[in-house]
Amino acid sequence: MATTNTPAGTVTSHPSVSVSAPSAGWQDAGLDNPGGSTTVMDLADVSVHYGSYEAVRGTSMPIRQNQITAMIGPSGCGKSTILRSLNRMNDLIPGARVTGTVSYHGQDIYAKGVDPIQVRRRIGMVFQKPNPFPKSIYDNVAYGLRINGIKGKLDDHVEEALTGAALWDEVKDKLKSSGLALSGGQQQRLCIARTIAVKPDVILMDEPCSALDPIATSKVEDLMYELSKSYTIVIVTHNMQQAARVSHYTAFFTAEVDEKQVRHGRLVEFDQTSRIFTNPGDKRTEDYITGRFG
Ligand SMILES: Nc1ncnc2c1ncn2[C@@H]1O[C@H](COP(=O)(O)OP(=O)(O)OP(=O)(O)O)[C@@H](O)[C@H]1O
Repeated sequence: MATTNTPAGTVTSHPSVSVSAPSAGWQDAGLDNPGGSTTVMDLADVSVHYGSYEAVRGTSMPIRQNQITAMIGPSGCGKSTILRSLNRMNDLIPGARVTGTVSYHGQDIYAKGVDPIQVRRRIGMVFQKPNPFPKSIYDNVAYGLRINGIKGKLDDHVEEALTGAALWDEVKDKLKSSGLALSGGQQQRLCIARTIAVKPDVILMDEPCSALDPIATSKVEDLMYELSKSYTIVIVTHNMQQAARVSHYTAFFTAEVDEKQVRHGRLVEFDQTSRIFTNPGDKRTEDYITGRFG
């Protein structure tokens, strides 16, 4: 059994998954996060259709407060689809339909009368490709504050968000420069600053590091750990090592083929990450994390 020493202790990893030491030692530290056992969001029997095609069926899992939950699994198993169902981003896709219940602090976010804009303000999203607006660094962060009518000193809010995204020191002298002039990793942290500026509760991240080099990836992973002290994070990642490094809980999805040879995404297993990577309960999870499948 491979082990990795971290500042917080020793992380035991699955023999086939080499887990490099996270700079903050999250596996151990994170599970002690206050509020870790509180459920912020809950999926109950959630299925998502695109037109008549059922892309993911029957997903039930909790999202725990101040924890990082990773969604992993082979391409096309519905990770991004489920992620988007958590803040009604699927509403923006013609033909997409969500059934089952997605609740946030006990309230069904798809219930009649719930405003999807308000849902997305509480449950923010960071995308795969950094997508700053063609505006200044300052205005990228101030944008959400202005449209949400957030009062108070804008300068202070912008500084707070950039500091929270570990970007302030790098940009404080060039706030009027274009956000597009930053490096890819800085742009992604700018997008994270834009997301946290409006003080969401939950942050959804869809492959946030896939367009970044290893150093920028490491900075964003460190940032995720810091952010998890104040926010609840759900991340879709193709990178199992990343899931093992950064997350407290992992959901493993796969694609099942039905009798008509149609593929449907299914949640196979949800558990603490340390368990998924050392002692998974389902053979399909073990096959995937050991590289025998997927
Ligand atoms: N907008 C859409 N319209 C129709 N089908 C879609 C749409 N988005 C996704 N799908 C289908 O739904 C299924 C799940 O896709 P999804 O992108 O959620 O999977 P994923 O696990 O995130 O994949 P990847 O890891 O490759 O990003 C796939 O069969 C995909 O082709």
